[in-house]
Amino acid sequence: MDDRLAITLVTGFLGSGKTTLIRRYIETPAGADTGIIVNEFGEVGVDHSLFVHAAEQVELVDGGCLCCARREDVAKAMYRLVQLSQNGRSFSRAILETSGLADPAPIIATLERDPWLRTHVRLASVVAVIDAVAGLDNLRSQPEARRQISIADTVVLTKTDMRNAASAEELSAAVLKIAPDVTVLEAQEHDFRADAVLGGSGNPATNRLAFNEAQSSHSQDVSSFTIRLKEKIDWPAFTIWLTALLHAHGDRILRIKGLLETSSANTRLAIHGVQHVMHPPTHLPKGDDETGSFLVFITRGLEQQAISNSLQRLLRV
Ligand SMILES: Nc1nc2c(ncn2[C@@H]2O[C@H](COP(=O)(O)OP(=O)(O)OP(=O)(O)O)[C@@H](O)[C@H]2O)c(=O)[nH]1
Repeated sequence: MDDRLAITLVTGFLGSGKTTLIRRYIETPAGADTGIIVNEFGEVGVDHSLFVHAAEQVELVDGGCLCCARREDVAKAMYRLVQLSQNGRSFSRAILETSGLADPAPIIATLERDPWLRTHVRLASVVAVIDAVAGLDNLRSQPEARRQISIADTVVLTKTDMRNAASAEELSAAVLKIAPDVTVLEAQEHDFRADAVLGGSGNPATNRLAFNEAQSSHSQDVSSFTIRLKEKIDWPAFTIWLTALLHAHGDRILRIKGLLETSSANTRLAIHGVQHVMHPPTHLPKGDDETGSFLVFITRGLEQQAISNSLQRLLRV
C-alpha cells in the first residue's frame, strides 16, 4: 500500500477562486484533517487567514512566486507537514495552493525529484481553477493561465453565476482546446462535489510528465506592493474608491486583496478585487495576529505611488 501523504495541487490564475474551492472542501467531513500549504505572490499573505479557522494545519509561503523564488520554502513546508503527520498529527491528505501567477510545473518537478519528498509525498492530482468572468481573456493574454490549464487533471469552472460571465460551454471549449483530455467541472452546478475533486484518490495525467521546465517564467512586468493603513476605514467611501479604481485601471490591476478594519464593524473585512471586478467582502473574526489594515496589489505596469496618493486623498476627506 502506498502510505505517502497524498497531495493535491490547486492552481489557477489570480483571483480565479482557488481559496474558495479549498474552503468548500475543508468544510466537508473529508476535508477536516487536511494540511494546507498556500503560496501567495505578494509580501503579505491573506489566504491563510481565510483558512485558519477551518483547516488542521496551514503553512503560508509568501513573498515570492512559487515557480521560481520559493521552491525551497514550499519543499520545507511539505517537510513540516509530513513530519507533523508522522508525529501523531495524522493528515488524510494535503493541498498545495499555488500563487495565481505560478507555473505549476517546477513544483511538480520538486515533488518528483527531491529524494526525501519523493519517498514521503505523492502527487495525487493537479486541479486548475478558471473563472467565467476573466478566464477567457486570461487564456488569451496570460501565458501562466494557459500553462496552468495545460498541466491539470481536472479543471474547475467558477463564477458562472456572475453577471458578465461567459457560458460554461464556451469556457469549457476554450479549456479543452488547450487540454483535450482534462475533466471539466462547474463549481456552481448543484451536484459539484469539492470533496470528490480535491479529496479523490487521483488520476495523474501523463501530459504533465512532458512539461519543459525550462519554459517556466512569468512576466517580468508584474509587481506586488502592500499599502498599510493606520486609520479605520470608512467602508462606504472605500468601496466607491475601489470600484472607481478598478473601473479605471482594472486592466493593469490583476488582483487586490486585503484585510480592513472599518469604523463600523467589529470584524475584519477580507476584500477581493479581480481585474475590473470587486467581489463582496467576507467578515473575519479579529485574530490575535493583529496586523491592522492592509491592501496587497498585484499590478502590471501601475505605480504604487499613484494608488497610495489616491487612497490618502480618500482617507483625508
Ligand atoms: N460569485 C462567485 N464568486 C466567486 C466564485 N469563486 C470565487 N469567488 C469570489 O472570487 C474572489 C476571489 O476568490 P479566491 O478564492 O480568493 O481566489 P484565488 O484564486 O484564491 O485568488 P488568489 O489567491 O489571489 O489567486 C472572492 O471574492 C470569492 O468569493 C464563484 O464561483 N462565484
